[in-house]
Amino acid sequence: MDTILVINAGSSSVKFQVYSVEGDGALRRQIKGQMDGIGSRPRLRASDATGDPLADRAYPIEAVPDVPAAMAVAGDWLRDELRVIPIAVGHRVVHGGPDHARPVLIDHGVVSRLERFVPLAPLHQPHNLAPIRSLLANFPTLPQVACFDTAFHRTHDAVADHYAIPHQLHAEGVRRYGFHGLSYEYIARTLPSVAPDIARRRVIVAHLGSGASMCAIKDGRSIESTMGFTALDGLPMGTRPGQIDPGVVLYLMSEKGMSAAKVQDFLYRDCGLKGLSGLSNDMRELEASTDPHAKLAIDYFVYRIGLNAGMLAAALQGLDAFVFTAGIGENSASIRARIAEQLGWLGVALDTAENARHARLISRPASLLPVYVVPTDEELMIAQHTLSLLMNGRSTNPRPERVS
Ligand SMILES: Nc1ncnc2c1ncn2[C@@H]1O[C@H](COP(=O)(O)OP(=O)(O)O)[C@@H](O)[C@H]1O
Ligand SMILES: CC(=O)OP(=O)(O)O
Ligand SMILES: [Mg+2]
Repeated sequence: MDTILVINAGSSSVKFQVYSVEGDGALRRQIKGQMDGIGSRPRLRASDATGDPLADRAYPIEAVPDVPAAMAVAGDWLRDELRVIPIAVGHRVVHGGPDHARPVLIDHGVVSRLERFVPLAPLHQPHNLAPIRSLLANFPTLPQVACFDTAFHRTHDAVADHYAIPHQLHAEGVRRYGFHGLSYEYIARTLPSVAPDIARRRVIVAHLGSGASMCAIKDGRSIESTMGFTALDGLPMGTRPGQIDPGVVLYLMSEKGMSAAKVQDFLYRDCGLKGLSGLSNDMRELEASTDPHAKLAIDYFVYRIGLNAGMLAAALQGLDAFVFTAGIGENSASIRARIAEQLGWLGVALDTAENARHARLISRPASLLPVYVVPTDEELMIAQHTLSLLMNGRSTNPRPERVS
């Protein structure tokens, strides 16, 4: 059986899927799994094509202290126990920089160009590139495809792509890239079948996971994102602060004597829900806690989503639907209810029963703004792009390169 392996290394998890390529060129999912709780309570879970469990294993924290260790454990399991030998591997690569508006077949030149973006995505890019490098060294003829979080946002107008800084820096690549693009691309492609009434209209998609962002989508295309040059900006996240006055960074350096490396570590690992609560980066733990700092962290998360929704609605010049996705967005009915309340001024009326059962449409028929829950599937998006590049030497749904 010809199979495609997909690897998606996020900031707190490694997700993988194996697809078979059928005779008619269709993709069929055979294995879906993830290693999460990395560095806290590592757990490998996987299921087969019918959803039956293939593995559910907890590991001691020392056995899986970080993302590379998680990738090694999952890779060994796939190869040694399930005998997965793919014909191609598709990778999520978080930062594609200014020149990648679509997925690419990987060679040594591509890898060295993508290395340049490691400082712009230190939680992700090194983990995205490590398995690519190792497969390139060990299996040089195995086709590998890089699919970028930034690519879906390359449709932004110049005004959304710039910071108010001298042009030279924009030319060098200091731009508002936006991230989680594979997730948004999947949602944009899925809406015509799950919510045809809104698919071509003005939609905010809230990708609320360990990393969190929101995207303004109009007629299936991204026009604005809460994230920018790096995945630090916008909403508060598990360990990242989201929008912060750059003056705070200057203060940390000039008054607290922190080096650039220390500040980087601080902003990527010690802030967000974790920093504000002093307890955890995991929304489940905060929701279960009675600590007032946990409550403040959740209040802040909900409040900032409300503020940013106002900003994106302005970018869209109106709003026709709101969509929740990713770990928190798909699984936490209580956070969705809090956000829906925050969006009350837009006419949102939540259907509490439908919300509690994680239905697709969770607003009442009388709601002025329909609210949906659409589970994302970045891995399927990657598998489709990988197959498309294998068959045609080009990606699906090609978009023109932006000319800035
Ligand atoms: N039932 C739940 N309630 C609240 N939060 C949840 C729930 N399930 C998952 N999450 C949150 O989702 C996050 C992971 O989301 P995910 O999209 O998988 O992130 P990533 O891909 O960045 O690792 C976890 O950190 C956790 O906080
Ligand atoms: C870009 C980003 O923040 O990704 P993740 O949510 O997977 O950490
Ligand atoms: Mg993710």
